[in-house]
Amino acid sequence: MLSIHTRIARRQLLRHTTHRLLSRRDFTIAIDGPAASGKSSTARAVAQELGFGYIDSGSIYRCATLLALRQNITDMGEGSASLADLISHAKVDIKVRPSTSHQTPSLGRLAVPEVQVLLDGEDVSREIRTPEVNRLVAKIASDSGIRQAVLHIQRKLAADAESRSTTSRSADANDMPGGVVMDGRDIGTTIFPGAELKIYLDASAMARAIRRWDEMNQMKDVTAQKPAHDPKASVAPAAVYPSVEEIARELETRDYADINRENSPLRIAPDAVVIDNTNLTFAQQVYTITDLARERMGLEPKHSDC
Ligand SMILES: Nc1ncnc2c1ncn2[C@@H]1O[C@H](COP(=O)(O)OP(=O)(O)O)[C@@H](O)[C@H]1O
Ligand SMILES: Nc1ccn([C@@H]2O[C@H](COP(=O)(O)OP(=O)(O)O)[C@@H](O)[C@H]2O)c(=O)n1
Repeated sequence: MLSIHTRIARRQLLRHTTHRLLSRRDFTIAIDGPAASGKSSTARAVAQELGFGYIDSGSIYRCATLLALRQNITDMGEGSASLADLISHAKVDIKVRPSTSHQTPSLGRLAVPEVQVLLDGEDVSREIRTPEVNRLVAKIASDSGIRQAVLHIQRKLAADAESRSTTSRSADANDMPGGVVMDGRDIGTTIFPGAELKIYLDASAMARAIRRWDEMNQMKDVTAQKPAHDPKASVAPAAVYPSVEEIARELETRDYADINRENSPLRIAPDAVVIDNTNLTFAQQVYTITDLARERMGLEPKHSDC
């Protein structure tokens, strides 16, 4: 005969387990849009706010491009199969470091987690954002073999991130499902067509070019501030940093290639919510998305006043 305490404890355990199983529903947020429209910074902040995992799908295409540059594969006719083979055997890791401080002053009161991209264990976070990679990445990403290889990496990273977000959830967040936020070009249309929330983020071409220019200049300042004994401290020559006009041209060329390619072009999914953030603050765009997500999860919105 079980004591009353044991029975109560068992009932509580059963209720807790049932609740956890029910709350293990996965919630996927897809954020697509043109270059420098704010996808990755927004996705990272949204993921942090909701306690979800985050995947930057562009960084996987950038890793494939870095491999292509290192192996001198620039002809997607002949090199396609060997590059697809290289990327599918490589280990791509996207590590998110939660942030409590404001790393980007222009983003105001919201903290944006830092992301580290590892390619076979090597930190390539900076190397995948060089002008050389920017120039080649859309060509590499237009190849169907490469896209197929990247798709497997994306889905695996998403499954890992989702399960981490569910198991690391604190007790008071038990009413929230686990989830993942992924940003890119075809997340809502091809990778996760069943995503619970799809966002198409856009901004004017000039706003995007100026933001990217600011970002590059901030990076230049950070590099310049590094102590002299740091082997990575060497400041790149000024010529490496393009003007706003050059950045605008590069973004336009890349967007044109992404919109007009045959495989998984950049499109607005019919069920996506379009957000033009040209005149929005960063907090406004993040809270619009987290409130939409909360609503669809059956929870109270938190920031309807901002
Ligand atoms: N609403 C906004 N106002 C001002 N700057 C923004 C806003 N949203 C994003 N940014 C900044 O724009 C730059 C490009 O954003 P990012 O997230 O890298 O874009 P994407 O991932 O689409 O290329 C970043 O420096 C980011 O901090
Ligand atoms: N889901 C995705 C993500 C990126 N890409 C490709 O990868 C490139 C780099 O993506 P990114 O998201 O890092 O680019 P930014 O918007 O950050 O400049 C894009 O221009 C696309 O060519 C893609 O084809 N599909």
